[in-house]
Amino acid sequence: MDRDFGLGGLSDPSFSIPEPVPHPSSRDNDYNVHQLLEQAIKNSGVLSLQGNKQKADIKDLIFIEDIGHGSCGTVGKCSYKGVIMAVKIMPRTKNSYEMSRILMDLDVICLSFDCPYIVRCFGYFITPTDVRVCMECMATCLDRLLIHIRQPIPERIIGKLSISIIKALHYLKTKHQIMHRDVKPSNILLDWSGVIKLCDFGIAGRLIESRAHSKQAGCPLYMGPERLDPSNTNSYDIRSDVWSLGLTLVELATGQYPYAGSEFEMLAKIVHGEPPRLRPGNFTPEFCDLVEKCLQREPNLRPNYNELLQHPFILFHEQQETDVEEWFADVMGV
Ligand SMILES: Nc1ncnc2c1ncn2[C@@H]1O[C@H](COP(=O)(O)OP(=O)(O)OP(=O)(O)O)[C@@H](O)[C@H]1O
Repeated sequence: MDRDFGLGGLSDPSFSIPEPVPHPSSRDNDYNVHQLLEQAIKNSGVLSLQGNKQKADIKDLIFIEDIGHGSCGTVGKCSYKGVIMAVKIMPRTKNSYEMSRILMDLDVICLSFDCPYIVRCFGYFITPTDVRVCMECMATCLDRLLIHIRQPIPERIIGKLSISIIKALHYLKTKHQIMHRDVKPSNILLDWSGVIKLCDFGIAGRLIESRAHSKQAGCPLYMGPERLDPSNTNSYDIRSDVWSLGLTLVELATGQYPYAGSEFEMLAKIVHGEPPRLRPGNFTPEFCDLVEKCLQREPNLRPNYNELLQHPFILFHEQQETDVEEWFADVMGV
């Protein structure tokens, strides 16, 4: 796959690296990470703002406030010459697994500059100590939103949200042969105009013949049973992300994560128990059906993205003029 790191065209288009082998030795992995870092450094310090690519000075990035913390770093609201952005700061590390997560996140967000359903990247800085990714600043992620509003998200809003997330995942699969592998409410962002986008690609996986082969970590509570079952040594495909999407939709529609108990108990229920369902009386049959199809224990029975995009729930909500912006302002009390 061509590595861009250049927001659509800054880097040498002839540059490409070989597909990583499924089980690289750690020396090979260190070598790949080093090569990727060298390539990324070439486009460090260039921001693409209002259609113009410009050399930027990191000193002009003014910190405003903290947004949040993740396992790879922290996100802060910053201003660059008056443009507000969310800057994700990830410390550089000698650990090649951690570093490959940082580079994967950077790579996917740069590659996806032409997808309206993926959070936009303005550019990045690689300093001797950290990597700073400058992104459009969204209002909140969906797990925080649920905590804030203390009520489920209405089905008509979930309809619009589902369309954006399925299109984002479909784009990654068809355009870049990538699966996300960490679909969950905290990786879905909403802005004040009601636009919904996918973010956080640190553990995204490259697909080889449509399948992912490495066992990268993700959030186990949203993983499909096939990824959790230790007896399953097979590779898996985008249908694992379809499970995570189904679980995410149940959580948004009911206001709570569908499994209870200790983490061990919840994981055991995912692997061995009946998958969650929406209660028919509370939701339309189309929504219940979509969730049921996503949450099939057998991955091959789950729909792919083309099938999801043709599902009656999705087709219906594509026709609707739902004002997500108004709903969001309303629940946030602004
Ligand atoms: N572009 C953005 N605009 C606004 N908030 C953002 C943006 N990107 C990330 N955030 C928020 O910053 C916080 C930290 O995000 P980050 O992606 O580092 O970690 P996470 O997804 O919460 O956790 P983990 O990486 O461990 O899964 C989250 O609350 C996330 O919603």
